[in-house]
Amino acid sequence: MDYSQDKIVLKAESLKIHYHTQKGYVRAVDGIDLVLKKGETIGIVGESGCGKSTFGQGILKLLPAKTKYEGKLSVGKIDIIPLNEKEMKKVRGKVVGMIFQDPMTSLNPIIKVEKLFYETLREHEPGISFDAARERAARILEKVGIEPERMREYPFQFSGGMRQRVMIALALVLNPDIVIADEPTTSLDVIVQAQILELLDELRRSYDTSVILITHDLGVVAQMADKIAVMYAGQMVEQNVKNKIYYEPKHPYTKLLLKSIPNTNPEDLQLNFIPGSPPSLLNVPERCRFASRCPFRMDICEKEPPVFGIDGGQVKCWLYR
Ligand SMILES: Nc1ncnc2c1ncn2[C@@H]1O[C@H](COP(=O)(O)OP(=O)(O)OP(=O)(O)O)[C@@H](O)[C@H]1O
Repeated sequence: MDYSQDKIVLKAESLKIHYHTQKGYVRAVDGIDLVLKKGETIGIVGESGCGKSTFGQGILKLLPAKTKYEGKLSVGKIDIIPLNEKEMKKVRGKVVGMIFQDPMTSLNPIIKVEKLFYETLREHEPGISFDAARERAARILEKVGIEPERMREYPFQFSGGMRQRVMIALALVLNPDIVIADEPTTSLDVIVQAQILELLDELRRSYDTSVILITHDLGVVAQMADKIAVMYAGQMVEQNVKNKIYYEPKHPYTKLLLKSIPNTNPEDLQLNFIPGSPPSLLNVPERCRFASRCPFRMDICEKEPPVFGIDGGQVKCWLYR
């Protein structure tokens, strides 16, 4: 694909993704702007239910049929929103790969690993032979640290960390431009988690792939992301390079989110949490969505803040008008 235009691989402009329900539309993604460049990793963070997974799965249109998309979403030069299911199949895997949280449910446990690769490759290269697919699988499995002979086994015969390695290999076998990793290490223990993130980062560098890393765990993004986008109630409230977010957070929500990381210092074993809860996405207020929980709330917060550019990043907060 030609990325001559600033090497931008993904661009979301005023993107909205609303679920259709009997009670009305759930505004899970509600007007987000985001730019991802070639080879870059962006971490999408925020509390449970803020719309992170909807954004990730929405890029591949893996959401229920009646889901409403508005705004613009482009992957390279492909305009995603107007595409139908048949056209999306050409994007999935080949242009954008996906790594899910739990490989046990997303990898069919009763299909041998070699066949999983064959089926994935055949989707985009219909004429490929089983032997050629095995050859390709062997090469990528070696890269993720799995002996190629093991491709004769079934996913249930692998440990959790090994299954996640198989999933990474499957996501990369077609050499996509972007990989979306949605909570890729949540089900793993801390040591295996660190190994998997290191592997993902190494492969990202060698293939020059861009990564969208979705997680509620700020430790995970600290290890791997270049940029961080903080989501709250369906919107991006702050975006910047990693160090700016960690050391000079601007949005009150980002500040509180960083404070809520469990502290391992025995002298300060107090679990911080953010009082209150986000608004229902079925019925969102016109004002700033964080206002009811915000320690810096002002009168003007009754109006929805625009996004302000500051310190190389973007902040959706009236404090920076
Ligand atoms: N199929 C669906 N129909 C209606 N609402 C949905 C559907 N899937 C998710 N939602 C709602 O959309 C909102 C965003 O959910 P989403 O799973 O994207 O958030 P998240 O930040 O990824 O959370 P988590 O970290 O818990 O996975 C939530 O309010 C959720 O209840």
